[in-house]
Amino acid sequence: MHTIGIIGTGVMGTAIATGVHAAHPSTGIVLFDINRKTGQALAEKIGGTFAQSPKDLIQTVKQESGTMVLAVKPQHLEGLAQEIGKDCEGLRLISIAAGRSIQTIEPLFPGSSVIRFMPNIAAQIGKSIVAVAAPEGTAPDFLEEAQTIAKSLGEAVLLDESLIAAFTGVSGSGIAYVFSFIHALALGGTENGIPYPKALTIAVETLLGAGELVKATGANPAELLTRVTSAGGTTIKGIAALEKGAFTSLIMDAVRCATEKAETMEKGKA
Ligand SMILES: NC(=O)C1=CN([C@@H]2O[C@H](COP(=O)(O)OP(=O)(O)OC[C@H]3O[C@@H](n4cnc5c(N)ncnc54)[C@H](OP(=O)(O)O)[C@@H]3O)[C@@H](O)[C@H]2O)C=CC1
Ligand SMILES: O=C(O)[C@@H]1CCC=N1
Repeated sequence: MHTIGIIGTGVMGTAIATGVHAAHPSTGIVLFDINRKTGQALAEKIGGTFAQSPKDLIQTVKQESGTMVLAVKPQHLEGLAQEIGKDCEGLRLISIAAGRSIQTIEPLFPGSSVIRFMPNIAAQIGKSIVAVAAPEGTAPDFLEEAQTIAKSLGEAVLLDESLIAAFTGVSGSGIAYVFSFIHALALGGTENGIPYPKALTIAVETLLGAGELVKATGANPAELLTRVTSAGGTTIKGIAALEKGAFTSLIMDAVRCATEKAETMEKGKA
């Protein structure tokens, strides 16, 4: 794989750098972040290079025919583009910004080719599903390289860009709802006498077991639910309590709200 430059070494930039390094140790990684200390520390940790400036990073990436990942917050993309946009002609860019379409990003970095990723925070341990959206006409070798990068963070799924907002609702943001659920399950255990740390372990293992079972069997989760639920038994009491609180529609609402926010951002209204 060609050299990868990453601008922004916060939560996701760090996850991408460490994921790529773990999967492809010989790939050159060059980093830049306005917080030099943390960026430099990360570069040292993964045996990468910390660039003196974004322009230096671009020069290295161009020399190595590489790809540059934009891993700054969406609201910082315009400022970054003012600084380096004109230097990006011919560059292959991957943007992970929520709520910023390829149509918005490309003119900020004229002459570049842009692919969008939507990962989630499990990229930190190489367990993220990553949506990859590329416009028609993207060079096949760029798309291939982008998918290789995405796979080093977990799994890659090619998606039409129009569905990236929904993917954000289900996965990029959705993983946070799963954290809420794990915490809530553990609190439920604690309320019923299991100390929180032990209840948390139990909740996590239960969740992992559920996910693995769905994945391994390919069974519909609704079918698995009915297999757990004995007539007149314990589970149906819990399910009834969940639905009294409108659990299913609440989760659907959460996905819809995050999706709508991403769409609003894409329209430049947030
Ligand atoms: N966090 C998540 O779970 C996910 C995030 N994303 C997307 O990933 C992107 C990054 O998010 P996240 O990692 O959480 O954000 P972070 O704030 O953790 O990281 C961004 C980093 O970029 C730095 N930065 C800001 N401006 C510049 C600049 N001009 N040049 C270089 N570095 C700069 C920031 O510094 P400072 O902090 O000082 O501003 C910070 O260190 C966002 O676009 C977000 O939408 C996508 C999926 C999941
Ligand atoms: O909350 C956010 O905007 C970012 C994008 C997806 C996850 N975190």
